[in-house]
Amino acid sequence: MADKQSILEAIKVVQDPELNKSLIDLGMIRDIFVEKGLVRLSLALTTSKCPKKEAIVAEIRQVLQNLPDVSKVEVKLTTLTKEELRKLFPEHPLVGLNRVRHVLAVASGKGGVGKTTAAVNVALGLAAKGNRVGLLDADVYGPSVPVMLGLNDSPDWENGMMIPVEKFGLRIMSLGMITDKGKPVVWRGPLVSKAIRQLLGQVLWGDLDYLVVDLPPGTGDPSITVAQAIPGATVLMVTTPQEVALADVRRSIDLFNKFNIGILGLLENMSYFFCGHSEKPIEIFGQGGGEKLSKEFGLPLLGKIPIDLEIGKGGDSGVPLMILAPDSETGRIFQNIAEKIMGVVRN
Ligand SMILES: Nc1ncnc2c1ncn2[C@@H]1O[C@H](COP(=O)(O)OP(=O)(O)OP(=O)(O)O)[C@@H](O)[C@H]1O
Repeated sequence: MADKQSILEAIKVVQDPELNKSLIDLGMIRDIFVEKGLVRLSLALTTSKCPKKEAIVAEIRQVLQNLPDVSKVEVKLTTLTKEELRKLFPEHPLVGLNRVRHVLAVASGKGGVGKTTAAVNVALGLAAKGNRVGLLDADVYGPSVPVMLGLNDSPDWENGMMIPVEKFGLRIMSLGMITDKGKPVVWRGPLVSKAIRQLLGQVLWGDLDYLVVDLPPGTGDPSITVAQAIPGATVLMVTTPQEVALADVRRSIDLFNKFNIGILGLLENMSYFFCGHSEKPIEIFGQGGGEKLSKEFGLPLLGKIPIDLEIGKGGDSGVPLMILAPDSETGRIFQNIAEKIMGVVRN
C-alpha cells in the first residue's frame, strides 16, 4: 500500500532541473496526503514563474503513477517563502549572473547604427539554435527593446526579486521597465551603476547560456560604466560601413581596450541594399568599413547585415525580423552570426 514514506522514496529521484538537486532534499514537496489510490501533495517552487514547472509536475506524476496502487495524482503549486529561500540558498542561485554562462554586450560608436536591432535579432538567433537566452536593455539614453519586442508589461516581483518578462523565448528586462513611464530620467554615473546593479543582481535570470546586453550608444561614460558593471562581459561592436562612422567606432574600441573589456567581434549593419530592379547590391553607405576595422584591430567580422525594409517594419511592429522571417536572406545572416558566436564562445 502506498504511504507517505513510499511517496517520498519515489519522488527522491525527481530533481529540480535548474538546481540539479532532489525536490525532497530541497524541501519542495510537502502536505502529502494518500487515500485509496489518490495522492495529493504540494510542490513549493523557487518562483511561481518557474519555466520548468510543467515538466517537474509531469515527472512527479510519472514516478508516482508507476507505484502499484496509485491511480490519481494531484499536485498543488506553491512557492518557497523568502525565509525558506534564504535558508536553502544564502545567495539565491537563480538571481543575478550566477547561472549565466556568457554575457554579450552589444555596443556602437554612435547612436542609430542598429545596435538594438542587432542585439534583439542576435539574441533571437541564439535562442533559435536551442540556447537559453536573456536580453537586458541597458540603454540609458532610450531603452527601445520594449518597443521592438512589443512589450508593455512591467516585471513581476516575488520575494524581493524581479522576474524577467518572457517573450519570443527570451527572458527580457529593460531599464524602461523599472522607470516611471512617460517620465524622463536623467541618468548620471552613480544612478546608472545602481540601476544596472539592480537589473543584474535582483533579477531571477536563472539558467542562461547567453545574456545579450544592449549597451548605451557611443564612446561616453555610460557604455563603459555598464560594461564594467557586468563581470566577464565581451563586446559585440556594431558599425556601419562609411568612413565617418569608423572614427567613433575606433574610439569606442580603444576605450573598451583601455578598460580591459574584451571584444568578441564586429557586426557591420546597413552594408548594402537590393533595390528590387537589379541583382546588384547597392552600397548606399560606402563599403569596406567592417573589413577595415577587422584588419586594423585583429577582430573577426562576424557578419554584414543589409538594409532590409522588413527589419524596419519588425522594429516598429514589435515583431522582430527573426520572428517575422527567420529564413529570409537577412534572417539567415543573423542565424549565421549566431552560429559564429556559438563557435567562439562555447560552454
Ligand atoms: N539593417 C537595417 N535595415 C533597415 N532598418 C534598420 C536596419 N538596422 C536598423 N534599422 C532601423 O534603424 C532604426 C535605428 O535602429 P536601432 O534602434 O537598432 O539603432 P540603435 O543603434 O540601437 O539606436 P540608439 O543609438 O538610439 O540606441 C530603427 O528604426 C531600426 O528598425
